[in-house]
Amino acid sequence: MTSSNESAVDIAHVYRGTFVHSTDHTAVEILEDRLLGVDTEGKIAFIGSGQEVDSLSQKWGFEALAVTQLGQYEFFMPGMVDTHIHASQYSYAGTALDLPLLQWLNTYTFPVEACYKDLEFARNVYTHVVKRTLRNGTTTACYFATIHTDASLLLGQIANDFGQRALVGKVCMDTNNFVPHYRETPEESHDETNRFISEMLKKKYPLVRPVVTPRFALSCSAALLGHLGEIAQNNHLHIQSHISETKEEVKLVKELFPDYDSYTDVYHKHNLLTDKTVMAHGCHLTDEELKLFREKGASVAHCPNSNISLCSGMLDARRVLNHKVKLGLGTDVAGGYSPSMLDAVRRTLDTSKALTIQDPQYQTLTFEEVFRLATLGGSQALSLDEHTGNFQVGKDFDALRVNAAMEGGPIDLINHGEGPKVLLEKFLNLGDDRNIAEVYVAGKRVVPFVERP
Ligand SMILES: Nc1nc2[nH]cnc2c(=O)[nH]1
Ligand SMILES: [Zn+2]
Repeated sequence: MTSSNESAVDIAHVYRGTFVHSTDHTAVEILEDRLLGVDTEGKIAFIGSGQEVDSLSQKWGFEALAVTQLGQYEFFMPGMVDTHIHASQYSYAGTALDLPLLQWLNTYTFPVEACYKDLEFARNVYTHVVKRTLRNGTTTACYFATIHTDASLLLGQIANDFGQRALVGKVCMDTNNFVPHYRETPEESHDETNRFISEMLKKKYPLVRPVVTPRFALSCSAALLGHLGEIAQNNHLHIQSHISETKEEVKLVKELFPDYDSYTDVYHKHNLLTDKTVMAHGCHLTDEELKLFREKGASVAHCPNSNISLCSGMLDARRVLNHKVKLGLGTDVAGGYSPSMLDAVRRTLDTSKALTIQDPQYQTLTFEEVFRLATLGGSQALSLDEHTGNFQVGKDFDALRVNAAMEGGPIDLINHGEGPKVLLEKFLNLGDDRNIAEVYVAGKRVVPFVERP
């Protein structure tokens, strides 16, 4: 759809209808009857009024007749950002939620993760998790893989092939007394991390990047943490790990690292707390630790399904926001049983309401705030908000085409005259993948899947 136009860019697609997104100032901004143009690079080129279709088509050089018009109960929202998900644990999602974290890791997680030596096993699970999350509206995922470099590279390739934006981490762990066949030597962990990063960067995937991934302080020697901090610093890379998920874990970290001020300080002193760091859980962080997060620009991935399923704790998300610490949502499959970010939205609201039940003065999160956490907040938590998170001109078009009234879908009734805000609320609380008609990442339609030979 290109022709001579005044602007330097060529427009590939134009959509007309309702757009719902978040900004720094407004948790839910509703843009009705807008025209949004996407250029051939997949970036949002313009957003204008639907009434101005003729002048905009002249200015940008597109055919007014080629505009895609959304239906009455449809809207576009930004793609959701899963800031913490273990792709490798998807094989047992929905089971094994009867033990507390550290026993759960030893009994279920480590034995399963050890299987990713087998690349065909890895290919099968990783293909399913990428497809399932995309279909459920996760346009950006921050993945943990396993300690296996080749299988982790395969996850990157699969995310790229299906067009998902992703950070992919080869897990690093040189301490594992309970399942000793699932650990690396410090040298292996260091060398394989370097190999993983260099091979991943060599691929030049447009949307998939490596992330330095110490599993958590209990799985890593101080020497390994130091090496990983150095690798991240030298290559300006993202970092992900877990922190203060359970009280037992916090206590053990204190015993294992007695010379540090706090759990956060352990990561900080090893150069692992940066503005490209995302730490999962953080249920039991102190105010001092949150201050350090804020100072360093590090973020928290709130994983409420997992926190409840493993009885780890309840993150006080309001306190994190009050500390102005960047906050996103994570499914934390398979500690969290659902791979859907819609579930993460609902469990975030449930947790906030449970805190209100305990203390009626507690300021419950609104669904609008949680919508922001699932989209713009997540992009900020991953320091990817220059590229994604909302509908701002210049950002990539990462979007879900939602049809709240999809035939055969889970939403039966929409009352006459209810506006887009109600459609959004119904979708967040009642909707599922049947309501997500299309998914776009960087302007490319990635759902429905195109059958490949
Ligand atoms: N929920 C969760 N917490 C962890 N802490 C260290 N590893 C893990 C993991 O795989 N899942
Ligand atoms: Zn996790």
